[in-house]
Amino acid sequence: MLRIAVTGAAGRMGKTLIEAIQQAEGAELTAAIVEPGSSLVGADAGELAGVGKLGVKLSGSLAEVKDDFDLLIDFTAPEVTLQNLAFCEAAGKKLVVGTTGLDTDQKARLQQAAERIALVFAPNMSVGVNLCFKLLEIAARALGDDGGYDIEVIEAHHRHKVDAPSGTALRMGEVVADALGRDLKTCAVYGREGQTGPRSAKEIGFETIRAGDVVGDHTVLFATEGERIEITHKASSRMTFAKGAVRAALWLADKPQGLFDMQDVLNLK
Ligand SMILES: NC(=O)C1=CN([C@@H]2O[C@H](COP(=O)(O)OP(=O)(O)OC[C@H]3O[C@@H](n4cnc5c(N)ncnc54)[C@H](OP(=O)(O)O)[C@@H]3O)[C@@H](O)[C@H]2O)C=CC1
Ligand SMILES: O=C(O)C1=N[C@H](C(=O)O)C[C@H](O)C1
Repeated sequence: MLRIAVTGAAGRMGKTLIEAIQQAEGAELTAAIVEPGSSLVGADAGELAGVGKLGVKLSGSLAEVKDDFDLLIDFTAPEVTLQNLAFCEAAGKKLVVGTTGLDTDQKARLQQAAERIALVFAPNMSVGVNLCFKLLEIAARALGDDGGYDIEVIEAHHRHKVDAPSGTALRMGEVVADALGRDLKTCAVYGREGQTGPRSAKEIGFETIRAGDVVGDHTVLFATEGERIEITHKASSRMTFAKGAVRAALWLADKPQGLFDMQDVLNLK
């Protein structure tokens, strides 16, 4: 039985992960961590997640539960994820990271840690979005770099989301740019305002909507004169991400080290 710990246990994803682990075969929740000093420390993780008592007390630090788990699932914030990464690297624990908004240096730290521990890092753990990555690669190659198609990535999320564009939207842009031989760093345009002039042919535009309780919508639009193609994914429950993260955890169980993503887990490479 894979013993899993969850950090950010009181967060939107943390609570959903507790529920998903409880439903999974071959995995059990053995530790759950909230912010140090939180009034929730000592409460039951299952009761917090609304799935009934699990007998797992919320802890204020990973060090306190060091011997209680084999793999950590972390959906928190970049700085917290990096602290948890250092802990897992030192303690030889496997790690599934869903946190988005990591900068280039932070991503390089994940790559470095993967020399010692096994990691899955993915901006979106849903099967549907990962299938969309594949479809986008096919679409971009078929339409071609000089095919006259303008490419825009449009995403919508709930009002609480703190990073933009979403990690998923950025990955969609990367997948398309890579397939077309473009460099996203130089061709991305984030939002538009004022006298922008006409659109350039090779830019990839990103538009962000933040509103209400939207779980996560992503569309990539390929538009030319006479037609538009849209590849869209809409998440209606966070359980789709949580189930994907638990699937990644179980897949990682026999991997000694290395950095993987959901394309590896789902055999989509
Ligand atoms: N890869 C994927 O499939 C998905 C990724 N995400 C990403 O996951 C991340 C979390 O999203 P979401 O759950 O909505 O965000 P929340 O803000 O609801 O949850 C983040 C949690 O981390 C906690 N936290 C902050 N600091 C610490 C700390 N030092 N120790 C322990 N816990 C801490 C927060 O506590 P507090 O509430 O006290 O601040 C909070 O409970 C985001 O980056 C989001 O983009 C989200 C969905 C899917
Ligand atoms: O913060 C969220 O909620 C989500 N974040 C991820 C992202 O930034 O891509 C994935 C999902 O869309 C939900």
